[in-house]
Amino acid sequence: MTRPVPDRAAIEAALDEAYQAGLAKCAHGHVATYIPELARVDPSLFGIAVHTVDGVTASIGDAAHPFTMQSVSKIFSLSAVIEHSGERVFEHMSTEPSGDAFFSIVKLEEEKGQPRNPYINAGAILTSDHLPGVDASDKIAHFQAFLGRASGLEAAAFPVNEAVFRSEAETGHRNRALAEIMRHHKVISDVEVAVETYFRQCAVTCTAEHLARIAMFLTNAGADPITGEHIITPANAHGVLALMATSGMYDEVGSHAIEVGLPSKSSVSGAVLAIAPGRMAIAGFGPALGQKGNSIGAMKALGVLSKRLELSVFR
Ligand SMILES: NC(=O)CC[C@H](N)C(=O)O
Repeated sequence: MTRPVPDRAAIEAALDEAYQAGLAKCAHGHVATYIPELARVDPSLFGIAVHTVDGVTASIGDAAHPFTMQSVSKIFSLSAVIEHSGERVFEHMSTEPSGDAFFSIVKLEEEKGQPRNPYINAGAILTSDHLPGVDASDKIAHFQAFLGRASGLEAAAFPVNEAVFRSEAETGHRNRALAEIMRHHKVISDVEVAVETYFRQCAVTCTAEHLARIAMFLTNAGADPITGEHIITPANAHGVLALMATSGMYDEVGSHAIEVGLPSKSSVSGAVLAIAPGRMAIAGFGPALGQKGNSIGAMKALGVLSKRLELSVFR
């Protein structure tokens, strides 16, 4: 049975309730500090943006506040890579949940440099390395062009925050270690290119409103429902979403599935993007994180929205 797309009045009422519930949670979280520049972000920021397949947009709170994409970028780099070169990136990567923290090195070592999935750091570094281009600046230009095409905005709307890039480049020793293990197993060829691309991709700036707009192609089998433009194939969109459902929230993926029931992707900068196929994209942003590194405000708000608007894919 196809379910109707909620109208503006229903969305706005639900957003109001979700915002209040999410905001109350933010006080219990902490901003990420392991990337020094992220430690400077205001933990009380909180906003939500919704974009429906009918073109209805609604937002509340700090939905136009810029933040760096961090791990939410991983779904778009994967989309760009598989659209450009098909399944090649999966020759040395599986599609299973890791059950470990996003930065963990343990399974990568045990599994001979083959990342578990493209949404943990190891898999995302490998995916960034597969972006077309000879160096990091070519690869990032391709990534930004993809965001521009998906969102209908200029690629220039998604600049790299150089301070955040440098901060992570100077302190991201564990990510370098992941890349070195993959280099040892000949899964990537150039550690510097791979990690610079990955750090720059994570430092690309957007807002919750932009994020919901960019992700519209994932609500509609790979085509932008607003313009009709082909962004990625239906099979590729299916894969990106399936991996979000199984690995998008790290080791909180199970409780998030129960609470929210939507394929989602989080980031340490506080974004959580959720896709209700055929209906809408929802982007929450709240840099106060819970123990597993996911935004506690955004997760709570998504739970309220999902219940109020009956969005869960498991219903
Ligand atoms: N979960 C995240 O958002 C992690 C991204 C961050 N750039 C890192 O590699 O650690």
